[in-house]
Amino acid sequence: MRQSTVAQTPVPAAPGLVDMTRSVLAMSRHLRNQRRLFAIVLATVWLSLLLSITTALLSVAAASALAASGARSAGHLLVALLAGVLAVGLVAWFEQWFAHVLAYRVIDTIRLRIHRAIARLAPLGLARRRSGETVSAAMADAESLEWFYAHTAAQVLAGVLAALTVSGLSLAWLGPWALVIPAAQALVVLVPVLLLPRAARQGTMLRAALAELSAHALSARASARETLLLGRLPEVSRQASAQTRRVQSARRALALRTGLEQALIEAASVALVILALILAADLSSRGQFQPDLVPVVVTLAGVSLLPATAITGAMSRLGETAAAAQRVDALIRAPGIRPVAPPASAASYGRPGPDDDASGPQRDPAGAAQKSQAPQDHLGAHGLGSVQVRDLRVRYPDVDRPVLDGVHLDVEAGQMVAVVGPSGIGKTTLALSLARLIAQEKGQILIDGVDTGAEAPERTRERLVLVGQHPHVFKASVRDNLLAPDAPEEGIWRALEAARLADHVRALPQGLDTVLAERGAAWSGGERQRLGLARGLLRDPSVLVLDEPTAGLDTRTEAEFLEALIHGRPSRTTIIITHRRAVMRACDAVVLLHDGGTRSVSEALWASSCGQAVVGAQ
Ligand SMILES: Nc1ncnc2c1ncn2[C@@H]1O[C@H](COP(=O)(O)OP(=O)(O)OP(=O)(O)O)[C@@H](O)[C@H]1O
Repeated sequence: MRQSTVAQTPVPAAPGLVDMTRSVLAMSRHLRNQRRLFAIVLATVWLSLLLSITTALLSVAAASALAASGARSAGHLLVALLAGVLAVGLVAWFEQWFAHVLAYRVIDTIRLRIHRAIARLAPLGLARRRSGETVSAAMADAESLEWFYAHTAAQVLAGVLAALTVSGLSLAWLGPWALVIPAAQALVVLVPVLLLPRAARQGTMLRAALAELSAHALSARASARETLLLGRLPEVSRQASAQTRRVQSARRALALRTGLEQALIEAASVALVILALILAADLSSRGQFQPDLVPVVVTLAGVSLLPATAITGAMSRLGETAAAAQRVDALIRAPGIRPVAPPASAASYGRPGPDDDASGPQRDPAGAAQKSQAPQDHLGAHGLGSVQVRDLRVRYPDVDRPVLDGVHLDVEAGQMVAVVGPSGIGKTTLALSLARLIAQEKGQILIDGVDTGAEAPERTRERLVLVGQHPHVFKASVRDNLLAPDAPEEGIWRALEAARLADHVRALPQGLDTVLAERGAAWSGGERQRLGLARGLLRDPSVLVLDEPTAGLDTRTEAEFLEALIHGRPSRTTIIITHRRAVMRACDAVVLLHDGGTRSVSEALWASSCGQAVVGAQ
């Protein structure tokens, strides 16, 4: 049989009762700020259960009184019954109101944390998770948790409290005979407890199947072109139906179990009512019980199971909730890269040490010296822009060997430096570290002498902007796609000119207000790349890091772009990751990132391009 090309995520082992409780409690830690609202929901649910039971009993008592002695003597009971009905309605309304407020807050908190986790994991490629799984966690799992914490957990606790209250009051009123009530309640709750391992298995299967379905849908959308080109459409459709069948079969198993639970609970309820009727009738025939109380006792037997039914309803979803809680908690707590310990004094890193020059540029090109002495009004909005990297080590999680180790780099303010090196050596990783998208395990990165590790990443990103290899295009206007809502019109056009995109935008039907297709489907790779460049230029940072910015440009456009980059703002520091000779030639220095210690670049291929030798290596 042929193997599928799409890897299936293995279904995790179903959690036991202890694991389930641990997952649910772990998740509730993220929701601590909602404790007060949870207490209000708990109180309203408890009150609602007790009021329902009391009203049911009142209605039986009122009916008995009406039958026995007419409306006059039953008047006060009828008034109490009316008040009870109104109170039940009012409390139910409050309960729904507060539960929904809690639900919105719970889902908000969980989604916010998931989005933060995704943002943290994005530079690690979501730490090997499939995009669809994270989408599923953010949507389906978050909703399952919202349902549990806002509409179920309070019901369980209130059910337990109400069951204890009813049992206590019945014991006080009816004596030891009333022990049958807690016994029946325990029996009803026992059904889902016994079926809990099965519920856990089914919940885990269903959550995994739903995540797989969502991952498959996203992956099919992303690979649609390759699928068509390589004739894989039937295979992808087969996979989609297999995933759908898996979800349906998980749902069917779950529905069968909950159906069984319901049937057993119904049977237990009917059995309790019959038992109460037989007992009460027997006792009253022997003169040990008032005959007119028989209907009240029978009704009490029936309604006393209301709290237990609320508990079982929640427990039957515990397996699914625990599975969702486990997945979301694992995502929220997924490890990023271990950050370096904050320095004792950030300023002390600002002074270059005696050896600093050894790893820095071998010569200071005249152009660069000129640029670094540019007048103040040419400086970036956030400073001069010198960059120093000291003994940098970066390691991806679950990878033994660091990608970068012992990397040194000195870029003077206003320099334009090319970073070159073999594919996979860590150039993009270096760029991600500079932009604080991943934290280093060791070493420092200084901008204008300030250790970036000692400041908020947002502060670093005000001074240093990274333009990645594949800029994302939103389904929004060109203007909105520049992601700078406050930028003035002339600034936007300047950035578009510099990125060599202005003519293309002018030719669009609505110019800047033309709405682009999702992911820039109607734009070429080079146009999308230039849009990314325009975004970076528009921010006017003192340091601009470009990851292969000209990879999608033709030779002429590349030359124009480099010209604009050099003369557009001469004081800006620019670090360009590149494999292109034309870019290297335009730079003041070339830094070779390689794996074998220091080696003069002048001996390597790049020497012929620009005759400069700067080495930053492991
Ligand atoms: N999230 C990640 N988890 C584990 N390893 C990763 C991750 N991202 C990148 N790597 C590995 O780190 C190494 C450096 O990757 P990087 O993208 O920095 O290389 P590069 O020099 O920019 O390559 P290229 O020139 O091909 O773009 C590669 O071996 C890559 O497989």
